[in-house]
Amino acid sequence: SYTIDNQALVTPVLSQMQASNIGTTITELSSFTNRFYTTTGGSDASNWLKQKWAGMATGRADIAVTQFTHTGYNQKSVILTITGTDNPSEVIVLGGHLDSTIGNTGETSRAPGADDDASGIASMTEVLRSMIANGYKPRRTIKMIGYAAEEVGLRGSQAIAQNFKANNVNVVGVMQLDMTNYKGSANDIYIYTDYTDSAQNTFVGNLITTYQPTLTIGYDKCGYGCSDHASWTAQGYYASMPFEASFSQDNPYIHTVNDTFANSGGQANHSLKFARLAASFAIELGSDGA
Ligand SMILES: N[C@H](Cc1ccc(I)cc1)C(=O)NO
Ligand SMILES: [Zn+2]
Ligand SMILES: [Zn+2]
Repeated sequence: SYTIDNQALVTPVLSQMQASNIGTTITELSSFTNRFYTTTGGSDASNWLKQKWAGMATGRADIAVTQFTHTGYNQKSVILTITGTDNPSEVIVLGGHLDSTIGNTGETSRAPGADDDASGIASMTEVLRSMIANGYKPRRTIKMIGYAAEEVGLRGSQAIAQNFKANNVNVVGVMQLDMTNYKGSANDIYIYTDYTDSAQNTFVGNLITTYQPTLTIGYDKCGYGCSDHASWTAQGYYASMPFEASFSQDNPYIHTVNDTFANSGGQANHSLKFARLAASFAIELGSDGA
């Protein structure tokens, strides 16, 4: 259920989260020449993330990091799993995509993808760091997924969502973080209402008003399956996508060489809002028993 009753667990995790850490991860990820799904950089970025998350999880026997091998291209998705203590069959998913593009992207093409979507991966990474620092252990299972091949038709998330459905994985909620650091509009967080679940979207809004009451909320639509949340919705799972701006005011630099950390302000204050929202989502849902 969508009751908000875990303040004692959520508040310390949120207060420890810092924009500077998110900025560091954005800088690291956007320093790969590109992260396109078929290039060496795309595979290197996947392996780098796996190693980073695995290193952060050292000493936590309940956390495992794996790569999901896709058919037809080399870039692997990265899946971190925090196995629940007493209700592990129920699963919460936080997602963002690993790949970057400038359209026709070759081995030496420069595609930093700082906002699209290093910002989402970095936001999730800060959630993980603070959860571990606070010794948080969920009752349900929490998965963090860096999807491959989003830019070429949501291919990585489609394969994973289909696999989870085929294996009857009981995913109770999904949040997509794709583009979190470019504040293009008046409001702080825009909840997208198409290709998402309306009841879960209401819960997301309530999480913002409860845990980040100074933030303002907007609503908008993409008009198409604009990111990996659509892959989960297609399989009948409940998905939400909080986004950086209104549809017409999103980051104009994406899919170009100019999608850099500097062109998102050189700081990750906007991303921190989304990281905190993702943490509150994962902990509120993750702390529910069977
Ligand atoms: N199509 C999306 C970018 C995108 C997503 C949402 C909105 I609103 C505007 C633009 C993409 O490139 N994701 O990687
Ligand atoms: Zn994206
Ligand atoms: Zn994109």
